[in-house]
Amino acid sequence: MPLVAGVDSSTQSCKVVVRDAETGTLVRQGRAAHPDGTEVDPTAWWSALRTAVDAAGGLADVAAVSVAGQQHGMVCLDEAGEVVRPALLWNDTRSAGAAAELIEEAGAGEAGRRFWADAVGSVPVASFTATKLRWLARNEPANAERVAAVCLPHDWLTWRLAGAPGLDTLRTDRSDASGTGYWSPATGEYRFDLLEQAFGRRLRVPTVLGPAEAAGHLDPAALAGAGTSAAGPGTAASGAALSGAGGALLGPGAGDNAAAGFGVGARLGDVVVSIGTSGTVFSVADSPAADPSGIVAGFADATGRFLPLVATLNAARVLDAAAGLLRVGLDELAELALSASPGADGLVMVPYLEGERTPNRPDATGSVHGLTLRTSTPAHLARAAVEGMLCALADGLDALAAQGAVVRRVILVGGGARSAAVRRIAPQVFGYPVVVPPPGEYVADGAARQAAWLALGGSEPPSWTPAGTEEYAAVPVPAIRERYAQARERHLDRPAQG
Ligand SMILES: Nc1ncnc2c1ncn2[C@@H]1O[C@H](COP(=O)(O)OP(=O)(O)O)[C@@H](O)[C@H]1O
Ligand SMILES: O=C(CO)[C@@H](O)[C@H](O)COP(=O)(O)O
Repeated sequence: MPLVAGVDSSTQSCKVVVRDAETGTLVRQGRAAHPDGTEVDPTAWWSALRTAVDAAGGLADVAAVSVAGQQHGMVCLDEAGEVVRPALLWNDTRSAGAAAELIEEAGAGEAGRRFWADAVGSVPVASFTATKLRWLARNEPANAERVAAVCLPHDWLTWRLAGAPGLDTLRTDRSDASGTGYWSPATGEYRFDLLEQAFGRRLRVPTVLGPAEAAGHLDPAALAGAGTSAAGPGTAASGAALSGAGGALLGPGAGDNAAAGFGVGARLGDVVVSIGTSGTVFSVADSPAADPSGIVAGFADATGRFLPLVATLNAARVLDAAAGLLRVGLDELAELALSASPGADGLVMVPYLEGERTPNRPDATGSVHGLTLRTSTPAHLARAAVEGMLCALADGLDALAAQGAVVRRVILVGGGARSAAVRRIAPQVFGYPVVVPPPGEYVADGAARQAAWLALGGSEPPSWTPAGTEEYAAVPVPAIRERYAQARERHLDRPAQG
């Protein structure tokens, strides 16, 4: 049985799974932490990937590897293939002004937003790579001057696995290209004019591969630490991808949300809600989305189709923060939340702890409304944190449905789905039955399934079905969302130096 590997280089950690290509059976796995912060030196992701690969028993026996990763992050490389500055991540809001400028340049108000939605499927917010390039050009001209190529976290890791054989061999896939702001899911082509508008000049960008197209071969020396450190990225010394003489096939990879959708096998009528560092709500669609309100991003998926998606900046870490405030662990937080009644007797948490992207409020802070003597308890606060985070995602569910998504059930994934409170309260807030696959790494699994498709060949990917899903149903409680809708309009912005 051939083995394949999938990598999830996400915001908080790197996870590697090794699975049987034909059956999908998990053979071994590993993980390693990423540093905190909204700008990160990509070499930290490379170290974490190597540690996670080691923990997963290495890749010497796998036939193919694919890397999925956090979307949007700006990795800038110089002519020699060296990283120019730490990557600005999807949750870094410093380019919010640049996003507003880019929209304004395309037309006032609705016209500007409509232009971007039509051109690249999404209206830029600070998360999108194009806005980060504009920020770099305006704020760090010396760094900007050195940039020869721009790519995304998963593109860069795939390239390093290939031995970093030169900027012309950078590869990406449709799903991650669709989060840049300069590639159109509808036409499948780069919009170099928009890249140039954002940055002021043209840059080299990765070639966009189809769902089961190989990005080259794994350079065994890259993981052994010989080739890349001795020769350095961008040199010709370690060129397995070019020669085809290396180890396992490298898949095109994917953005982490597209990989999760592929990993759980989402079908028409399924909406996936992922509660990781980001909260995302998305479905698989046959045609591209173009929402001029900017709420739904019109991404591409990992199978050749499309992935309309709503993303929030505040998800699992809202629970981490609430647990920290209450000085309890995450399991105790869930118990506390479930011990309070639905609606927390009117206590509402608006969870804009990192500012927010949807709605677009990069400078907002979180708030708690409805404090009374009765609601001033740990249980009420725990419940309000879970409900507030879920209400923000439920708004995303509405937006997706308004764009034509069919919603029959919600598939809940991500670290936050491990919370018993999230699983049980979600159907009350969403108003749909919620299916929770067994705890697992669905982004890494999606990448592994892509690698299996590559290794086995054929026009369709192998069908791996997660066994043992649990279904949660509950009577919807609309009052939770009604009160949240009042509260979310009332928040303070960050103090000037916040
Ligand atoms: N039992 C749990 N209850 C609530 N949150 C959890 C639980 N287990 C993990 N998490 C949270 O999940 C998050 C990590 O989820 P993950 O999907 O791996 O994130 P990312 O992909 O963004 O790195 C962390 O913030 C962690 O606290
Ligand atoms: O910005 C988005 C989607 O547009 C985020 O979903 C990132 O892709 C980060 O994902 P996680 O690390 O939270 O899984």
